Amino acid sequence: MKLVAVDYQAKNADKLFVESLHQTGFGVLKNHPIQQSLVDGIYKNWQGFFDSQEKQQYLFDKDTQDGYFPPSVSETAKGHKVKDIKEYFHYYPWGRCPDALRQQLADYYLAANQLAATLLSWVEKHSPESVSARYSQPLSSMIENSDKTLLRVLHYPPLTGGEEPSAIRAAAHEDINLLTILPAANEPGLQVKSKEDTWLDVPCDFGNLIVNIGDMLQEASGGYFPSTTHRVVNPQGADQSKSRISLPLFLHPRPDVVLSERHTADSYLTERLRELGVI
Ligand SMILES: O=C(O)CCC(=O)C(=O)O
Ligand SMILES: [Fe+2]
Repeated sequence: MKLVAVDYQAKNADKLFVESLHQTGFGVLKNHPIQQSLVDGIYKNWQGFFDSQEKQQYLFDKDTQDGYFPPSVSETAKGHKVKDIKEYFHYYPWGRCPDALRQQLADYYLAANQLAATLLSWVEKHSPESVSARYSQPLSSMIENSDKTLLRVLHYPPLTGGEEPSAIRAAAHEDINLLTILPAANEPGLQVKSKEDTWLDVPCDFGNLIVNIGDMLQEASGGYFPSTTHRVVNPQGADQSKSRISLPLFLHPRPDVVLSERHTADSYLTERLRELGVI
């Protein structure tokens, strides 16, 4: 499996991109509309947030899931025993956020959400009829007025050598949501599992924006769009002393949306968060 970038501006971008999502659960977009200066600014300002003790004032709320998740509660990926080496902040427009950082995140949230909505409309347009027939409503209406779409500012601290021997920055997992939009992080480390069961390094330059299918779209499409397994590996050598920051946007439907005979978005999310140990 090769990761081929699709040109967002190309005439047939929608078709090529959805083909990639179907084949691999994964898509790479070049010439995408996300602004590098905005993302770089967020990385810089949030490094400051994670380096300060101010973060302790924003400890996450178990019921609403907004705020700061310290390394001590950070997720244990499904099927794993050891916690990931990471801390993160969950931003929702209705949620808590330091005043000085809010506008920038709000701007990015809006831009990434618009892109996600466009990409979801591409998925809808190019879903075969037998797959569309499974959708309880058009994909685009599943996200209408959703307040569950989540922007995660994710910080992987420098390694100290005191980590649990088998712990990695993010153990192999699949995302829970419909689609994930992931601009390049400030350091490499992201890998995606290929169909052949090997790990591929994901390009880490701003020109390539990563999109992957989450379990909710896999569930709603009866597996036509597979959610991809991915992970973040630990840096080696001198890079161990570097932090890594990334900024996934997880596109979520409204909680009432029926995904399949088994699940609404709400029942599915609750089951998954319990497995992750964060509720
Ligand atoms: O940090 C990354 O590059 C990926 C993060 C991720 O996969 C996640 O938070 O679900
Ligand atoms: Fe992920």
